[in-house]
Amino acid sequence: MPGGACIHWFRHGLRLHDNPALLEGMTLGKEFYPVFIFDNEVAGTKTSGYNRWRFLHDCLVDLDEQLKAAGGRLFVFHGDPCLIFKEMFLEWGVRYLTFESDPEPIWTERDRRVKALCKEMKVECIERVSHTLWNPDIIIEKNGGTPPITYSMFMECVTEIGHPPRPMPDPILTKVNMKIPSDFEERCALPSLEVMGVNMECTEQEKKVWKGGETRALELFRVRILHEEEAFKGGYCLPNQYMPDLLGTPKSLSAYLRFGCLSVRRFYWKIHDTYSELKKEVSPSHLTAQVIWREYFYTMSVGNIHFNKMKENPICLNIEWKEDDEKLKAWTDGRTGYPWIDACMKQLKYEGWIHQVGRHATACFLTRGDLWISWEDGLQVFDKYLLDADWSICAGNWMWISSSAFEKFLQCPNCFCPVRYGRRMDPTGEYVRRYLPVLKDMPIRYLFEPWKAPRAVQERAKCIVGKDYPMPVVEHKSASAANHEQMEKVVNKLRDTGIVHCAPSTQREVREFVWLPEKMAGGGSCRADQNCEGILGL
Ligand SMILES: Cc1cc2nc3c(=O)[nH]c(=O)nc-3n(C[C@H](O)[C@H](O)[C@H](O)COP(=O)(O)OP(=O)(O)OC[C@H]3O[C@@H](n4cnc5c(N)ncnc54)[C@H](O)[C@@H]3O)c2cc1C
Repeated sequence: MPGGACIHWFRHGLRLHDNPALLEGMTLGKEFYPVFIFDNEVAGTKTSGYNRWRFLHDCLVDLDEQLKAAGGRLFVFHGDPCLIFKEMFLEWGVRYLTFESDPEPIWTERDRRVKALCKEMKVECIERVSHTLWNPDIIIEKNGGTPPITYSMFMECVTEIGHPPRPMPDPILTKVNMKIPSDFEERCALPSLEVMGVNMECTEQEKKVWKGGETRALELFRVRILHEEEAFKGGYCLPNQYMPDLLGTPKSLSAYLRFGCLSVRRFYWKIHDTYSELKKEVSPSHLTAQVIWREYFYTMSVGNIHFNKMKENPICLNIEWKEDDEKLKAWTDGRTGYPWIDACMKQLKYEGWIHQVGRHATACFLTRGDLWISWEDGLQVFDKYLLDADWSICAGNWMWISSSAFEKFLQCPNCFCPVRYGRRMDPTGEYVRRYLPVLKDMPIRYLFEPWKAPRAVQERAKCIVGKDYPMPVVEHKSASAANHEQMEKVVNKLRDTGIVHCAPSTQREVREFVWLPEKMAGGGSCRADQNCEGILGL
C-alpha cells in the first residue's frame, strides 16, 4: 500500500455501497479518514428546513455507526473546506483526497478551490461520477458541446452512450486501516441538531415519517423492488406512478437518491435485472423512465448557474407573473380554501414529502393554474421543506409545470382543477381529512369544495367556512380562464420572437412526466394521445 493517508470527503453520496471514489480511497494511502464538513451550504443546508436537516443528520449518524462497527468513525468539521483541509492534510500526512462528483454548478467553485489547494499541497485529488447514471459531461459532449435542449435529444444521446455502468462491489471495511488519532477521540464528533441551532418549524414535525441513512435506504429499497416485481407480475410497471398511494407507508426513494444514501445505478440495474429474470426477456427502457428525468435535469443545469431563476436563465421563458404576498402566504401555509391543495401543503411542511400528483397540483395552482404567481416563489418553499429538494431537479420541475421551459410549444394551457383532481386522487377523502382535521366531519360530497356546503351541514361538521376554514382565495373557473388568456399571449409573443422552446416530444411523454395513470381512480380513462378531460380543463 502506498505511503501517506487518504481522506474521503463525503458531501452527497452518503453511502458505503457503490461508491467508486470511496472504494478507491480505501485502497490508497496507509490510513483512511472519512470526513464530512458543514460549511453552511453542503448538501443544500443553506436553504434547508428542519425535516431535511434531520434527514441529513440521520444519514451522518448512520454512516458514523457503520464506520464505528468496523473500527473507524466519521470525522465531522465545521467551516471552510479549504481551511480545514489545509490543516488536516499536514496533521494527518495526507497524500490523497477522494470524493464523489457533485454535478450541479453551485458546487463548482467550492470544488475548484479545493482542487487548487490539493495541487498546491501535492495531494492527489480523485473525483468519480456516481451521483448520476451517466457522466453529464459525456452526454453534453455527445450532443456537440451543449446540454440537449429537449428530452428526446437527451434520450438519443444516452441511447448512443449505452447503459450506465453497473454498481461497484461493496467495500470490505475490515481490510481498511481507519485510524482514530488519540487526540480525536472527543474532537470532530457529530453534534446534535439542537447544538447546531436547527429547530422544528411546527409541532407536527415531531412525528418522524422518514428516517434518513443508507441502512434505511437499503431496507426500503428491498421493499420497493418487491413492489416493482408485483407490478411486473401484474403486467404493468412504474407502480408508484400508476397506482398513486398517497397514504400508505413510504415507497418513495427520492430523498435517499437525493442524498446519495442509495446508489442510482443500483436502483436502475436492480429494476431492469428483476424484470429480465422474471420475464426472461430484455427489459424495456421505460421501466426506469423517472430516473431518466432526474438525469435530464442534472444535465440541463450543467454550466447554468441561473438554472433556478427566471431572469438570466437562457432556457426559461420570462413570464410576467403577479406579485401577491397574501396569496403566496395562503398557498405556503395551506390556507387557499381548496382542501386538496391545502392538505398537500400541510403534508409538505409536516413530513417533507408529497406524492408527485400533489406536487403537480400545488405547483400548477400557484403558477399558471390559479394564482399566476412565479414558480421561483414556489421553488423557494419546496426547496425549504422537501426532503428530496435538489437544486436542479426541483427547479426543472417547477419550470416545466409553470410552462416556463421543457413544454411542448406551451400546448398544455389547460390546468388541473383543484376540486376534481382532489376527488380523483383521494376518492375516500382520507388524505384530506388526515392533513386537515378541521374538515374531518365534512361529508365527502362537500369535502373538496366545502364553501358549497349548506350552513346546516357546516354546523354539523363543526366547520364554518370563512371562520374555521378559509373561503377560496380565488374562484377557480374565472382565475384559470384569465390565466389561460395570459398564456395565449405568452405563446403569441413567443411565435413573434421565434424563440425555440425546450419541449418534450410527444403527448405520451407529457403524460408520463405528469404521472397521469391510464385509468384514473374513480372512473374516466386517460389515453396517451388524449387530453385528460376528467381532471384537466376549466
Ligand atoms: C414541482 C415539483 C418539484 C419537484 N422537486 C423534486 C426534487 O427536488 N427532487 C426530486 O427528486 N424530485 C422532485 N420532483 C419529482 C417527483 O415528484 C419526485 O421525484 C417523486 O415524487 C419521487 O417519488 P418516487 O421516489 O416514488 O419516484 P419514482 O417513480 O420511484 O422515481 C424514481 C426516482 O426518479 C426520480 N424522479 C421521479 N420523477 C421525477 C421527475 N419528475 N423529475 C426528476 N426526477 C424524477 C426521483 O429521484 C425518484 O426517486 C418534483 C416534482 C414537481 C412536480
